[in-house]
Amino acid sequence: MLKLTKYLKPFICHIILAIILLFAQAMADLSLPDYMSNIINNGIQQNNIPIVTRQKYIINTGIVMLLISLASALCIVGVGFLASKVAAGLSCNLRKAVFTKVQSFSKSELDKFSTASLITRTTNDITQIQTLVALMIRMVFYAPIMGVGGVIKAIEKSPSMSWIIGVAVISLLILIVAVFLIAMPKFKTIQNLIDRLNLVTRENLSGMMVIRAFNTQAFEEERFDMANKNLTNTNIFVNRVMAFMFPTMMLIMNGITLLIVWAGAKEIAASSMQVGDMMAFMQYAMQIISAFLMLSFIFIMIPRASVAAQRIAEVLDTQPEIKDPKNPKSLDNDLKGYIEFKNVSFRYHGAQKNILENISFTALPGETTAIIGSTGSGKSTLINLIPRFYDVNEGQILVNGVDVRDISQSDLRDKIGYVPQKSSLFSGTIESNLRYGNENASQEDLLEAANISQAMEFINEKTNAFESEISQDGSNISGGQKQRLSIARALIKKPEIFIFDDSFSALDFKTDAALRKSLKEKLASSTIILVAQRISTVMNAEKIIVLDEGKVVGIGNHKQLMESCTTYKEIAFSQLSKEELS
Ligand SMILES: Nc1ncnc2c1ncn2[C@@H]1O[C@H](COP(=O)(O)OP(=O)(O)OP(=O)(O)O)[C@@H](O)[C@H]1O
Repeated sequence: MLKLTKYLKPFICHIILAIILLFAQAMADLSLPDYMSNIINNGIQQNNIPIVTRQKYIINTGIVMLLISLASALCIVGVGFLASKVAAGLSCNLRKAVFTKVQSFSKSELDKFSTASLITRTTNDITQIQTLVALMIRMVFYAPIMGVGGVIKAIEKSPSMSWIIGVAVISLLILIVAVFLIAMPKFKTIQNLIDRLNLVTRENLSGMMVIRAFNTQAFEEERFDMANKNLTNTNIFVNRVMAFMFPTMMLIMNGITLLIVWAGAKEIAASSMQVGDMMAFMQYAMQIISAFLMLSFIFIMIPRASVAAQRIAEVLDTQPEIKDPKNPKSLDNDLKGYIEFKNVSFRYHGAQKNILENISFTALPGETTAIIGSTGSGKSTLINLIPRFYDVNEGQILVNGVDVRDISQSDLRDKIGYVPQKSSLFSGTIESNLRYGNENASQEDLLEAANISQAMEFINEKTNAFESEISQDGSNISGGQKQRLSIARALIKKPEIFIFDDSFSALDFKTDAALRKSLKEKLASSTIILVAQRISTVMNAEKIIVLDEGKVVGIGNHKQLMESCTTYKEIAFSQLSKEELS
């Protein structure tokens, strides 16, 4: 938790002001029992003084007490405002820091923390810290002042009864330590169970159609029930411990009051104490116990918030695997769009064997380099290495003759128009999604990109054309339409290199052919790398790379591979007839 204290720095003035107000409040509260004692001792019990003088004394002291209470109340309000501001500001800054950090994560780190867990950390965990900080500012300074001040004042009033304070403090300490030991381990479990519940909920919502199609609602309900019940049971356990704690504290409080009355009555009878002093002693004892109650409340909150803080610090401390070099090289040279793989091998984090083995090839500007191979042969992995979504384990990838690890990530990615295998659109309009590629694109650019990607026809069919709404993740348009918009978005960027990861798979054959034809015409000088499963999509590429279990088993054009590469021939004959292939 201490690691996160640096995020409190901007609020240091607010915290100092809150401490001053808290100090004033504690002093005011500590002075009240004295006044009350004076009212009883000097106002009520002094029968030898005239009644009018005593009434005046009681009223005057009462007014002073009222003013002190008012000042204390104002301090409470001020501290409340300050505490809310600091806690809300801190959580805002933490959310920003976590979000920014997650933005810098490579795919490996995103794979390590699940999406559900990252969401819980950004929301629920930060809220835990916000609650604790607000509570701490209100109580953490006030309670010790009250506790220590109360003890001093109580001993001042009656040193002979101070053992009662000792009994109260020891009983409360035993209770707090016991609760702490029982409840602490459960807090970590609770955060993990919230993660689990989030994960199940997310999967259920995003996979709703699959669940319905497979009639697995009952199974999913059971899975959700299980996650829900586990969380509920752990919460119930923790709440039961708390439910036991507060009545026990009340019991201790009432027991202490009885002890004070019992011991005080004896002292009053022996004339060694005045009634007012006993009443003041009782109030100080209650103030000490309240201070302990406040501290125990914080101690209950701390374990839970410290688990949350650890989880946030874990995200903030994670160093992204993919980093920018200290002295990035420039990509702007004569070799525009030149890509070279030099003996590249790659394996995923924690995997035993390489997914890609000793890959070497070049992709040239003005040419289409297609990658084909069976499912799981490593095609997507291979192209994900170019924009540095992952780094190679061995070998080198050169873009414009420079190793991609020597270039800043933003410079590198500026040169690349990437169309992922699973199209992903953002909520907004068609235009806002296309402008994601280049916010300053002209209307002509938008039209040209939509034309090349064969998206113009369906955009025109929409009532609001480019202004038509796109729902979250493009759920209100078809898979093929999503792919075409993703392609248009990459085209608007006008980069030197285009990477299409199986981006034509949801298109019908006619659209696929038309799209490739216009890409060829309009992107004559760009480097195009495309992954495809269909032989018809790759047939006309200048270079085709055939992958099999992460190894290159053939490189050449369609004609050459039909003569020399068995794997390519098998793929080709499984999809097209001899006539179509010739
Ligand atoms: N994030 C990951 N972590 C670990 N292994 C992975 C990861 N992504 C892919 N793999 C594994 O790497 C191998 C290659 O996957 P890749 O997605 O590159 O294949 P592909 O040829 O593109 O397949 P497809 O044509 O089905 O998309 C597969 O065995 C896959 O299980």
